[in-house]
Amino acid sequence: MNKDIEIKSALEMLITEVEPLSPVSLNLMDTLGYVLAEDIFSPLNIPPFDRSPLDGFAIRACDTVKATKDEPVTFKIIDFAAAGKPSKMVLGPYQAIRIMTGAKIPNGADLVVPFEETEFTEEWVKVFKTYNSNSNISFMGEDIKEGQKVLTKGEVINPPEIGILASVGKNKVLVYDRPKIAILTTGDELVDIDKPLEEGKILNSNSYTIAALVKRSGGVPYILPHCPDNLEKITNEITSALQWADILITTGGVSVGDKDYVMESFKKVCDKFLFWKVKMKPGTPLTAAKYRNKLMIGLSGNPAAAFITFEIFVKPVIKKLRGLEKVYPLQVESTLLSNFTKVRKQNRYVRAITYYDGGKFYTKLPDSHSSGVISSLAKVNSLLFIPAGMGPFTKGQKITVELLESEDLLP
Ligand SMILES: Nc1nc2c(c(=O)[nH]1)N[C@H]1C(S)=C(S)[C@@H](COP(=O)(O)OP(=O)(O)OC[C@H]3O[C@@H](n4cnc5c(N)ncnc54)[C@H](O)[C@@H]3O)O[C@H]1N2
Ligand code: MOO
Ligand SMILES: [Mg+2]
Repeated sequence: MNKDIEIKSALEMLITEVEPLSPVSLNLMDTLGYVLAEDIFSPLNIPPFDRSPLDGFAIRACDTVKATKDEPVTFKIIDFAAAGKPSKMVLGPYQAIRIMTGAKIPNGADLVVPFEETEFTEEWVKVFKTYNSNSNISFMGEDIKEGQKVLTKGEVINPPEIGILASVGKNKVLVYDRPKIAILTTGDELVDIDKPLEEGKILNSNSYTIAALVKRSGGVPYILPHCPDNLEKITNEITSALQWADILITTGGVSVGDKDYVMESFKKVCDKFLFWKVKMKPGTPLTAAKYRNKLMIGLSGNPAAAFITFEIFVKPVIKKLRGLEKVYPLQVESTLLSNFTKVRKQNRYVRAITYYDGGKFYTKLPDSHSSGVISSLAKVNSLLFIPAGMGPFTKGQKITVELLESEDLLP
């Protein structure tokens, strides 16, 4: 059995076991946050015709050659062109068409003079200087050319991409499906948050933390009914969840306790057992196995260990399933604002609060890093990796932190 493995090996093992999910075709407005499974080419020019970027008068540049401040040239207004209502007239010498922003440039015109640079009545308009041909015209295809690639497979669809897709007339978009993540908490001591507590029991927080982490990672969380520490029940729940879920995540029951049944259950259900125990704190007893093309990942029951190991090991897997190519967090250099004196024999991931001020990142560490302590997870938005034996760290020191919510900033 793969036991006590390096962090990197565990991560590589998990990542190589999954592939992006099958593409699905969705209505444009349902695609927010999904990843494109197709390159998008524009079937049209944008703008589709030469148009005016201003409100003013369409004229011919050659007629303005003699115009000066003192001796303006006068044009006869022959028609009106508005956005969506093009003029059918062909512009002749010293004629003008009153034109609005977004309107098609009339035939014969090669210039738009904005209202502010003219004097006009309903019948005529005066122009006071010479203009170059093609001034103030947005040309057909100058934004997007017909056949041009506007978006690339693997890109996340955010509001700007929704707008681009709409501009090129994509009302159905091929995207990678979002992974369905089944979340199974285990433990006789756990009570759901709307039930009264009895002696020796605690409230189940992991279901909620993990579901929120899944959502933030772009997966769809399904919280399964909580399971007591019972091998058969856990095995049955896992077996049925793997019929429909893309990944199964458990918390608790993965260490060496008399009632820690999760690894045994994974072994019963899986086609391939991947590993148990990773060389890091917190979350050492992390375990993983595979059934068909689905991963089962068993996280420690300790709330902070479950949180941190989710971020390190599960989030990249979800991102790969979603079709993203960049699956690892953004790392930034930061200045430490706290002292961290403990030097440990194990690799550690330490919860951290990082902020950006005046062009630099700063990182504070909470007081407790115990894997059973949840209160010090408040405001945590980053992790500091401390390799085995490294430290102590002192205030003012430069460190590298992994940001947990920075997907859009990845280079
Ligand atoms: N003799 C040893 N004991 C332990 C070892 C070891 O190496 N030798 N490892 C310790 C480490 S490290 C960890 S991490 C924990 C892992 O424990 P499990 O994953 O088996 O989790 P449980 O025993 O079920 O629970 C641990 C802790 O977390 C609380 N918990 C569990 N589920 C939830 C939940 N859904 N919401 C909130 N809190 C939860 C649970 O009550 C326990 O207090 O094992 C050490 N032991
Ligand atoms: O590996 Mo455990 O999370 O320290 O308590
Ligand atoms: Mg245990």
